[in-house]
Amino acid sequence: MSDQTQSTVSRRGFLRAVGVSGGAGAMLATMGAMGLAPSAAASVTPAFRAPERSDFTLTGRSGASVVVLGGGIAGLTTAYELGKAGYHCTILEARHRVGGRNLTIRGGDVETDLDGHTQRAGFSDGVYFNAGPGRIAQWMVTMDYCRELGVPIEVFTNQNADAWIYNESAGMTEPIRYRTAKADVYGYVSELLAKATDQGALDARLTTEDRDRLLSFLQSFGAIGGRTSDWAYTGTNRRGFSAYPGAGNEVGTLLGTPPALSDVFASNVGRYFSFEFGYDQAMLMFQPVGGMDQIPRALAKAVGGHRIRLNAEVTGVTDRGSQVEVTYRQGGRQSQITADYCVAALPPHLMARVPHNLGAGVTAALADFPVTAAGKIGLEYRSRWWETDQRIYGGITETDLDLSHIWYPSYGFHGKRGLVVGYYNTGANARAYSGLTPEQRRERAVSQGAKIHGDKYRSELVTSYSHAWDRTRYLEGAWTSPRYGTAGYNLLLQPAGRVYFAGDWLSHEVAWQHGAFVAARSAVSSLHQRVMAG
Ligand SMILES: Cc1cc2nc3c(=O)[nH]c(=O)nc-3n(C[C@H](O)[C@H](O)[C@H](O)COP(=O)(O)OP(=O)(O)OC[C@H]3O[C@@H](n4cnc5c(N)ncnc54)[C@H](O)[C@@H]3O)c2cc1C
Ligand SMILES: NCCCCC(=O)C(=O)O
Repeated sequence: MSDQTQSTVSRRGFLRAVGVSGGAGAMLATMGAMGLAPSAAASVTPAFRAPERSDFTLTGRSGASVVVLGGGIAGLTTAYELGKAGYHCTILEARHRVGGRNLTIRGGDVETDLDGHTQRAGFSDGVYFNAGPGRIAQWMVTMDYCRELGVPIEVFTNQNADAWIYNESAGMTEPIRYRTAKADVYGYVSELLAKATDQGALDARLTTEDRDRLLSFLQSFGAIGGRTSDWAYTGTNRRGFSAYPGAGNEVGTLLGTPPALSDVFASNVGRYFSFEFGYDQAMLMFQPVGGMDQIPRALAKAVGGHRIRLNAEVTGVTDRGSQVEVTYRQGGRQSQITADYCVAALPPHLMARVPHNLGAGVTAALADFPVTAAGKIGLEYRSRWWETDQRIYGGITETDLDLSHIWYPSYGFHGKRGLVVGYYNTGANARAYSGLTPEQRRERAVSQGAKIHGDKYRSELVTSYSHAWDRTRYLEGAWTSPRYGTAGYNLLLQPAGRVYFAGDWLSHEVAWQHGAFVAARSAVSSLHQRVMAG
């Protein structure tokens, strides 16, 4: 599809109301930074706090024994940090590998879901699929653990001006590039605000100086004309080109004129602009080189393989007063382990089902974490057509289709093959896919994605693997929504006798490994303090 086509696309049949909150949000944020709010005039420079390392060490050593339930990030971190302080830890992990939701799929990996669908990933050497976590923000302690554990990292492209936006429900038949959508939305919002400002509509809010500064800001933010042209947005090269500038006298061909203001708003292309403003999603973002599971792998190595029992499903927890007894099933046999303390780092809704003697209040609290579904599919292609044909090097295409997001790889640029995440969806959209067979999921994802990418989306496809988190044994969901501040949530922040709890669900960063790391740090700190106090 040519970019020229896109400029006319958004003129056609757009049905929806405006979705400009992102563009307006960016503008208002910038206005704030300019000190446009009268009350902020004296404090335009935000307080600067130097970025901190966040290394963690327990002070003092102990030889106490601890059984850790679950070998996800929280369980591994618990054993790692306690191990550094001399504790003897044993991890019981029900799955055949550590990492829990941190799951990277490579060629040869086999997974069977709760519906009995078995998939053997057929990915080529060097191609991997992060079925769970894919990105890390710079401030997260996940970065500190990567450094401490020697896990190399690289930039994860979370936003790309050349990726697409596709809103089918707004009548789009062709996608539009982010850069074009932003130019038009920011341009028209700036025009409207400049006109209103210049006509005095904001006089009660703005001083004369404020007004002039705001108008000057809007001119550059939206690339709009000045007062003599009534602040009009008419489009500039920010929209992109259908033929980029070249040598000599080749000035390039601009991507047409912008659609009418009303059509731009009706296209709802601003719907997702605010994503990149999120404190947890703003660039730069990072990923471990070679797959997200480099993190649990490194943790497991540091803990020591002999301390980790795989295929060991915890079936009971009993606090005996001076010790904790844990029963588990491994290789068809029931076994038991006794330790001084226990840290339970299972998903709360699953821990709620494990028989224990910790009290009905604990069970009720554990069962009170609503669970979200999420799913992803990895599509391996024999060529990197999104780079060569569509000039997209990483980043995310946003859609209102049930596939939600399409991710392009942030590694292996210009390589022979590559893997596109063909859907990453949550809630009802995720459940719509998880109820299908893997073949049906692929067909649905490909037929939807081809609307944006054309024939190669199907013809270049080599193999796929899809993961439905709500249908994954020992996880049964992607993440939870804790009821912060309730008695139940607070109860689980405390030990139940000799049993402590950990997991991202006991943090304010649910659905981030950061949450699992800090919750584990909190549990081991509390346990260690008790041990040291004797
Ligand atoms: C689709 C998706 C996308 C995500 N994206 C990101 C992202 O981009 N960046 C990011 O940082 N985070 C992301 N996350 C969140 C991140 O994966 C989690 O926050 C983190 O991995 C949680 O770790 P945990 O140890 O708390 O829990 P889990 O990983 O759930 O670990 C629990 C462990 O308990 C085991 N278990 C369960 N039952 C038993 C039993 N009976 N006996 C023994 N073991 C048992 C499980 O097998 C599992 O290993 C994402 C998650 C998902 C699902
Ligand atoms: N707030 C939702 C977070 C979703 C999971 C996640 O951490 C991610 O996809 O970045």
